[in-house]
Parts: sequence; structure tokens; C-alpha cells
Amino acid sequence: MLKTMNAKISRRGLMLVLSSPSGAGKTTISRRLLDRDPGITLSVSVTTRPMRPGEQPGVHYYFIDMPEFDRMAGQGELLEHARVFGNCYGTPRSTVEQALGAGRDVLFDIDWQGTQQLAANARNDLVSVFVLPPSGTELERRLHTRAQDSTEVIAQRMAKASDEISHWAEYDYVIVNNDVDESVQAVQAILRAERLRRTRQVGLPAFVQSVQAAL
Ligand SMILES: Nc1nc2c(ncn2[C@@H]2O[C@H](COP(=O)(O)OP(=O)(O)O)[C@@H](O)[C@H]2O)c(=O)[nH]1
Ligand SMILES: Nc1ncnc2c1ncn2[C@@H]1O[C@H](COP(=O)(O)OP(=O)(O)O)[C@@H](O)[C@H]1O
Repeated sequence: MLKTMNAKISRRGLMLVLSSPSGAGKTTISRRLLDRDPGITLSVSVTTRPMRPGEQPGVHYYFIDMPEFDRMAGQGELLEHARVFGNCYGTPRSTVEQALGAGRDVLFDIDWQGTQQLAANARNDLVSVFVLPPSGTELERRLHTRAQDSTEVIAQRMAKASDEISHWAEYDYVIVNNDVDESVQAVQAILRAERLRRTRQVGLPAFVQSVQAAL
């Protein structure tokens, strides 16, 4: 019964951001969340970084060159953008705005710089989650296990991890990614509660009126 009632109430979509130092597991958590929850779609970023083995253009990223990145940024086509590990990354604006307006939630795998920009421009639509690794040694082990970057790139990511982690307190929620399943469940719980926020349920006044009218 409750489910039927909720289905009638229109809702504005939310922006769920996952950030972490590279290797802590946010891509793994994101993929499982997307598989389990049809109500949320991934914001596919543009990047100037080279494609990794196993990545597909348009699925993991849109791989573009620097002149195209500059053009998109210059023409306001990016909702936020940042330079990370010497490469440029950005969120295409139009797909996100369409999804939110239609009441669909959008998942972002972006860094703290991008999260700050979203918070400055659309705080009410934003729910941010920081993912911590269980320890520094485990972070390094995961970067090696992923086996997609050279030793040099891994060393660069480890050196940056402390910087990224220093932004943990700017986030709404923080989870320690010990067990992937538990982490996904934690993110699902966050999403479930945030979807019920009164201010996001834009159809509530009309619904309450209809309930009152019948009293
Ligand atoms: N600001 C911003 N950061 C991004 C975007 N896309 C990816 N990132 C971040 O860039 C960093 C490097 O991403 P990537 O090269 O895929 O390596 P990863 O650390 O293994 O996810 C990660 O912290 C991502 O969250 C974006 O569109 N905007
Ligand atoms: N909870 C976990 N326990 C063990 N290994 C994990 C866990 N979460 C992720 N991993 C592994 O760690 C590596 C890095 O994870 P990934 O999701 O690519 O990190 P990120 O997107 O944060 O850089 C991958 O090989 C992934 O399978």
C-alpha cells in the first residue's frame, strides 16, 4: 500500500557523488549499485586520459583530446571539470540536467574538486559519499591487484592518496570499504533515505491535498 502511494508522488532526481583515493573501490561499488538499482544512471565523464584495457568509449568515459575538452569547457557544456593526475576530466551538463528534471537519480564518480563545484552550484540536489580504504597498505595492494596501471602511475596515485583523503570531512557520508557487499548496502541505504527527503518529493503538496480533500 505504501509503495503504491509513493509511486504517485513525483520527485526531483538527486546527484549521488562517490569520491575516494584511487584504488579504494568506488568504481566497483558504483557498478554493483547500478546493477541493483534501475532508478539511478551513471554520469559518463569526458576525459583526456588514455583508455585502460577493458574500458569502452561511451561506457566508462568519453575519451577526447585536449582541444575538444577546452572547447566543451569554454562553451559551458561541462557541469564541473578538474585536472586530476595530469589529465582533464569533466561532467557533460545536458544529460545530467535532463535526468534530474525527469526525476531520475544520477551517480557521479568524480573527485573532491568536482564535488565542491557541484556543491557550490546545486547543493540541494547533491548527496556526497566519501569512500575510505581500510588501510594504506590495502590501498596499495588494490592498486596493484587492479593491474591496469604501470608501477610509475601507481606510485603517482599513492602519492596523491593522502591529498584526496584530506577532503573526507567535506562529504555528507563516509564509508570504509572493507567488504564490497556491505559498502554497496550502505550506499543503497543512503540513497533510500535521501530519496524520501521532503524537499525532494515535489509532488507532496498535491498528494497531501488529495488526502485532506477526502477527509
Ligand atoms: N572532477 C571530476 N573528477 C573526475 C571525473 N571523472 C573522473 N574523475 C576523477 O578522476 C580521478 C581519476 O579517475 P580515473 O583515471 O578513472 O582513475 P580511478 O581513480 O581508478 O577512478 C578519480 O578520482 C575520479 O573520481 C569528472 O568528470 N570530474
Ligand atoms: N572491498 C574490497 N575488497 C577487496 N578488493 C576490492 C574492494 N573494493 C574494490 N576492490 C578491488 O580494488 C581494486 C580497485 O578498485 P576500483 O573500484 O577500481 O577503485 P577506484 O575506482 O576507487 O579507483 C580493484 O581491483 C577492485 O576489484
